[in-house]
Amino acid sequence: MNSEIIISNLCFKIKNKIIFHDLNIKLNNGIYVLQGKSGIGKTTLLNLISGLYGDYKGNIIIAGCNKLSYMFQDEMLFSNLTVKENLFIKYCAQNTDKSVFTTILEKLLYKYDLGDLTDEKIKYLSGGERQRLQLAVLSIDEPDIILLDEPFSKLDYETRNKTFNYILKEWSDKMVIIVSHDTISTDYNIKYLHMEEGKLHEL
Ligand SMILES: Nc1ncnc2c1ncn2[C@@H]1O[C@H](COP(=O)(O)OP(=O)(O)OP(=O)(O)O)[C@@H](O)[C@H]1O
Repeated sequence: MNSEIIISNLCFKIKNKIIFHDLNIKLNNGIYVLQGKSGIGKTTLLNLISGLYGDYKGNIIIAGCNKLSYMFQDEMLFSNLTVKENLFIKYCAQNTDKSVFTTILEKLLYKYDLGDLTDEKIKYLSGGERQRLQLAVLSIDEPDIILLDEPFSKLDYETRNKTFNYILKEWSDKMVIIVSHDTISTDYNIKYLHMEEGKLHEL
């Protein structure tokens, strides 16, 4: 499915602070890395796209998308439960047929290199392992649009590139918007979006 996000004449304020003034952009399937200085409005844009804020002016049109998934900067895992249990909870929220969970679980554990940690509680995982698990949790949704806010923040250079490759392997034919300050080394075609002074430019 080809997804599109069309933002036109977007104006948005938080407590009288202008975050966006007449922002216009059209995004299609592909991997976008959204950059810009701290506090400029990157997370706010993801919040607007995902529908968390309704009080904006202008238009945000999302087309060709059945499911949009959003990985927040703050972790959304159950720390006293295991890797398997976290995946199971997410699976049950979407599916009534539990019989295929084991097959899906095995695939996800393999894909995200979490096989040795199946029965480990989240609180004992490293930052990078938790970020990989969050990506695995998101992929249960089979989303068409994926918003990732700083998914590499706890990772060293090598693990960051490895994690980025998980994202590409899983979602290269979808629309992925990644907020990241990092330079990402890859042979894949990624598009950079730069945010400044309430506007967004594709580089
Ligand atoms: N609920 C809120 N109340 C008051 N100010 C807010 C609120 N949410 C965001 N802001 C402000 O809006 C601006 C944009 O915040 P946002 O989190 O979108 O920036 P960002 O570009 O993602 O920053 P960073 O790279 O540091 O995560 C900031 O100045 C922030 O302080």
